[in-house]
Amino acid sequence: MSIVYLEADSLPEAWERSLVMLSEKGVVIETEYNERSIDAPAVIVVRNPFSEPRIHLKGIVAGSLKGLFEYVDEIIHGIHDYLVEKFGYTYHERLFAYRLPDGRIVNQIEKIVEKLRKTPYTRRAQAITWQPWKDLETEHPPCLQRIWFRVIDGKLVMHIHMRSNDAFKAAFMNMYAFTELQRFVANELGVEPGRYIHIADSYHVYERDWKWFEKFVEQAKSGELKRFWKTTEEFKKIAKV
Ligand SMILES: O=c1ccn([C@H]2C[C@H](O)[C@@H](COP(=O)(O)O)O2)c(=O)[nH]1
Repeated sequence: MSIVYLEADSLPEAWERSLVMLSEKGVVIETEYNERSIDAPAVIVVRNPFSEPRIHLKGIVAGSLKGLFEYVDEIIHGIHDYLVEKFGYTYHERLFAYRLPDGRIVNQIEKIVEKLRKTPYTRRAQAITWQPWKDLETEHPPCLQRIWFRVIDGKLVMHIHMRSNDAFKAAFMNMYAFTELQRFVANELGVEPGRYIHIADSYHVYERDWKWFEKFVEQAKSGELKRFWKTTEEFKKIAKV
């Protein structure tokens, strides 16, 4: 079986190359949404997730470009936690306020910071999102499953595991926001963020996007998409933030 595996220096490079590789390695698999997908497992290593340019304009699939920063605020500061009742979860709620069936609440990120402060090389600094007593039944269970941290050579590395990831329409924003969480935890610890590893059991592109996907891959191969790689400063100007 073929898997998408790559090491890249920056986020836009990693995301772009992951799509090219998915087009080569992926196989056609049915989905639960009455359409097919191209799909493969993926392991994407980003050596310097904060190197600039850090943003790929083609990866921002929100109502507006500003949506990228709102998504970061959703994950780190919980600006959409009021929607948990309606939608079942937010990543912020599961990571920072994981609710047990008896009503107790665990701030997994706070515990992780305490653990890493004491023992930077621990293998136990992880947080989960899955709540089997409800996620096995709900309509929209979380895609991010687990995050794992460790301080290596004075830098905070982060591994994230997703059961399912829309490679074309969500993966870049996921990677961007998760690395912001990496930076947040690194700041709490007073260390620099190090490498980032993005692991997806199913990294896929839906049939409705195949036409764009094919064009994207062609342009990526010819280097044409590099003009969509933007530094954070350039992006802020374009997005009028
Ligand atoms: O943070 C997220 C949340 C959702 N999805 C995508 C992955 C799937 O395409 C879809 C969820 O569908 P299921 O895997 O639950 O069927 O949403 C992501 O890529 N990232």
